[in-house]
Amino acid sequence: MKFTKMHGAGNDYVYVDCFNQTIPDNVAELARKISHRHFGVGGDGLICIRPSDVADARMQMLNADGSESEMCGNGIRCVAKFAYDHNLARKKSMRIETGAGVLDLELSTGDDDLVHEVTVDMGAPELEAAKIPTTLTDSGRVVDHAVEFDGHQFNVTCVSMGNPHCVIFVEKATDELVLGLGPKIENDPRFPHRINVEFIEVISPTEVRQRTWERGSGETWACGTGASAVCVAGVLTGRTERTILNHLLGGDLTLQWDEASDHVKMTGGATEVFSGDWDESLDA
Ligand SMILES: N[C@@H](CCC[C@H](N)C(=O)O)C(=O)O
Repeated sequence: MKFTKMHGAGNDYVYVDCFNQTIPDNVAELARKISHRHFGVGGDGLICIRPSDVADARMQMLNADGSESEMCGNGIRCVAKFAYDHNLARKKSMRIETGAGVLDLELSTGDDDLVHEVTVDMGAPELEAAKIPTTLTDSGRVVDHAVEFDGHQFNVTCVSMGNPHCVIFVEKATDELVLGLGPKIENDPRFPHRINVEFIEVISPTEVRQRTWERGSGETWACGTGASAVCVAGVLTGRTERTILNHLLGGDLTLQWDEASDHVKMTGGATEVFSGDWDESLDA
């Protein structure tokens, strides 16, 4: 099976072209094995680029633990780059089907005619607690909601960008918070589908710094759906403006929550790192 390793802002996945090859049926097991950083290719998960009946391609996204997510913001930019550069869809305006619907993307190419930056229309955020889902409240939104996790008191804002996010604004996004509390919040029963957790330092009304604990993958160097949720949470809590620059561990993303359309737009890089062949029979 041919694969390509790509990253968006350091959020790295193993991508497989399912237009031109068949891959093993058990994609959850494949995701677990291929994502392993010591025994596999290594990555935050596996992304299958599949043909679609309704769009230019379909993204199937699996976390490193084999669980499937509805959406991946950094992944979808890389899928668009792969589709353009590898002639699956040679278009600078592209539509990609995800578990959260069909999204529109705009691709920017360099002098080399390779894609370097992609803007994704991430759609409208879902703020209704039951639809995120979270039981932190019986009805309505969870915005700057006081809650205790493991004996620590926080104010949290929950947003779905197709997948669930819990945004927590903090003075300093320390290892203790991200690595210590991240997994506890991910698996807290008040998030029935588990949750992605974003720890955010506000630098100014237009600039933030993000660290992420991802559902199913642990700490990642970036999370595009998370960055979009942060943009929304910043506006809802009065901390930031509608357009922000978000510094993640592996790079920067620009986010804009448009008032008229209610849609969030995200712009960032997409990078191909290397390609190879994965031979299941070599697996010990
Ligand atoms: N890194 C991604 C999100 C990947 C899925 C997430 N871990 C989940 O389970 O929802 C992004 O860039 O959005």
